[in-house]
Amino acid sequence: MAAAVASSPPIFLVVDSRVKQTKAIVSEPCGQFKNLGWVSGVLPPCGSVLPKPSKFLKRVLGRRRNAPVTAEAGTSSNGIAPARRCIVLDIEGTTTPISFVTDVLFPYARDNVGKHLELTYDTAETQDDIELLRAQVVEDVVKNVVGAVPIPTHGDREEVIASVVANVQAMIKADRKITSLKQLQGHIWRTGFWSNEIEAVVYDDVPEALEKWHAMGLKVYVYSSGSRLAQRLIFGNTNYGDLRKYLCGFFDTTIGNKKEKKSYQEIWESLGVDDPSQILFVTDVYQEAIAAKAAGLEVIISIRPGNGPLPENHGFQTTNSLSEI
Ligand SMILES: CSCCC(=O)C(=O)COP(=O)(O)O
Repeated sequence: MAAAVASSPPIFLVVDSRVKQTKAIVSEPCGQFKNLGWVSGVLPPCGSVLPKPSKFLKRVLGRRRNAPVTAEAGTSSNGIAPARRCIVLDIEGTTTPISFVTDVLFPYARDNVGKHLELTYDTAETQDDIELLRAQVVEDVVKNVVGAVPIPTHGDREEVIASVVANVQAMIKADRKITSLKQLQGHIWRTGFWSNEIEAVVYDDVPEALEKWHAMGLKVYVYSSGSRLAQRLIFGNTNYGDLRKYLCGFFDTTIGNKKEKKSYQEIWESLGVDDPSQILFVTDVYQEAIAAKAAGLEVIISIRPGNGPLPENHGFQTTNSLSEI
């Protein structure tokens, strides 16, 4: 049996049943566990109030006076229950209705891609976008992907623009979550946000939940297939104003595909917590939940009106509102 004292760095109290004594272990930022020694008294079950600390424990905790003292639910196989430190949020279907993405963002990109390319063609940014798309389309043509047409390398400007538009429109139609498309989409949406043609929609419970987690000292991040620019535009321009003050960082497909375990391992490495289970990932997509769980993250599936169906007996905890977390 064990209980955790949520602090920074966290201290874990582990009961050695053979000697009926409790050991204090501090989790160091370097990923090591340091044994602080024996503490008198046996701990109550997880979830109950910790006993009056011994002199030794008071000395240890005294250095972390403002740390909340809680027992954490969810004990891992070695009997240690690390405290949740970070929350990583998906956007579409979690913080934002899918309909906002499919009925506002995607049509805006589809209808404005030609104009955007015409206006910005000679900029380094657009040339880089075209280069990335060209490399993707080379692969797509080989694989006979529907709607893929080669983007000429030395064709004239109008020819290049026409082929990029054709590819991008086919990619949007197929809802492809690829970096080349997402990078260009972010640049097109920027015009829409800056001109106030687009305002992002977040669910009513989102601002309150973000504020609450922020006040609790939890670090909140976003992981979406949309580019980091697009994510900043969305959270900077919502129906509840600019929510970026509650967010610590943004991850996109440049870290990896959201359906791959490796992406979540990378996120864990980036967040600097001792254990992946200290990160909660919230998503509406079952395959993303599976990948994050495989990497050791805690996962909750978001159920919102209009979200896709989940397999029966999927086994994940679910929520209808971020306020429940
Ligand atoms: C910055 S989110 C824009 C929406 C988007 O492009 C998308 O593909 C949504 O992906 P998510 O991973 O948030 O489901």
